[in-house]
Amino acid sequence: MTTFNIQPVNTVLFEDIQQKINLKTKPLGSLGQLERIAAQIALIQQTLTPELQKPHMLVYAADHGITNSGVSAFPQEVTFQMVMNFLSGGAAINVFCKQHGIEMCIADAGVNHDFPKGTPLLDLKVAKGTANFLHEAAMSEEQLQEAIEKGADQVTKAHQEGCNVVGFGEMGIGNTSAASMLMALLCKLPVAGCVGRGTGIDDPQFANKINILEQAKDFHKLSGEDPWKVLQTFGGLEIAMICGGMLKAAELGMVILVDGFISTSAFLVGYKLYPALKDYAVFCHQSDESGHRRMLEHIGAEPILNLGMRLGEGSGAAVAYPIIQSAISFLNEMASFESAGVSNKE
Ligand SMILES: Cc1cc2ncn([C@H]3O[C@H](COP(=O)(O)O)[C@@H](O)[C@H]3O)c2cc1C
Ligand SMILES: O=C(O)c1cccnc1
Repeated sequence: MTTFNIQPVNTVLFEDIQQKINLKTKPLGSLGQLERIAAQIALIQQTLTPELQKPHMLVYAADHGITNSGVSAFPQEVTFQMVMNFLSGGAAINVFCKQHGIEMCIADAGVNHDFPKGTPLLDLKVAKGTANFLHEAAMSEEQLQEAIEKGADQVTKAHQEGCNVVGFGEMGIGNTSAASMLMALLCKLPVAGCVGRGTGIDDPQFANKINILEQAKDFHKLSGEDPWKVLQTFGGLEIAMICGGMLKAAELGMVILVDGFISTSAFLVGYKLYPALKDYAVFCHQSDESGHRRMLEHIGAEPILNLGMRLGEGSGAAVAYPIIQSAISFLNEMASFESAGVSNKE
């Protein structure tokens, strides 16, 4: 499997950054989490004057064989239908990216649909969806490798265009099931504690989803010690591309915007392999998908927002973006006690 060169961020500058923050015209610590975010990004960029350049939101769509087992409230074709919606600008992520000046790219990672020639969609298709992991591994090792590399390459391209901050979104009916399995195996938690209602399944469907996912866990008998194997077994192709993209972004010293339950499950795989990945990640929100809070706790992540959102697509990351911009702006633009002639605390 591809290897990544991910260095923990060098913290030598930390005291200088903290000093700069503390000398701003405000009581110590009064900008709360903005101070933590500013310091993190300054460290990632190794500068006292960090900048966010050409933000990108890379959205990957793929289908999941597990949808045949009745785990979602929506049919599989909604994946491709939503891709068409992304392309015509009508989805939540389009609206938020437009609002905040984030360049959105939509890629077919593995949708079970033949898009007509000329569809303005980045074609990264690895397969027409994954296999049903209730009976077999979601993907082959080769498919996983291809997805990781394609995700990594897309981030390299964005970086070459001058992007230094990248968010990841996904669309894939059934992908909360894949993410729940990654969580159960990699966090070593009982499946039931990792399963939520996704697109909004009712009580009997929820009981079925837990039952199906428990059966899948029993069938594969994985220990969870090999994160690549866990990802290969439970998928999906969009999650694998996000994972490859996040790892490459960290290698390139970029800021990673982590979205909700699915996006964090991709992060989790990368994090288990390369713990330094966390240094580069800003956790944008806590999704309402039950399980996300515990997943974030397992990582030791502090999410910026908690708005009861549970959509995916990268929407939580896009909505949090202006807050991250505020963190950078105060660090660069606020006066210090000295420059403004304001008396500091005795
Ligand atoms: C119209 C629509 C738009 C979406 N945008 C994101 N998702 C989200 O819901 C899906 C996961 O939930 P589950 O595992 O229950 O299928 C993913 O596609 C995710 O991106 C959507 C779902 C729907 C129906
Ligand atoms: O938090 C998410 O990413 C999420 C939650 C529910 C459905 N789709 C995505």
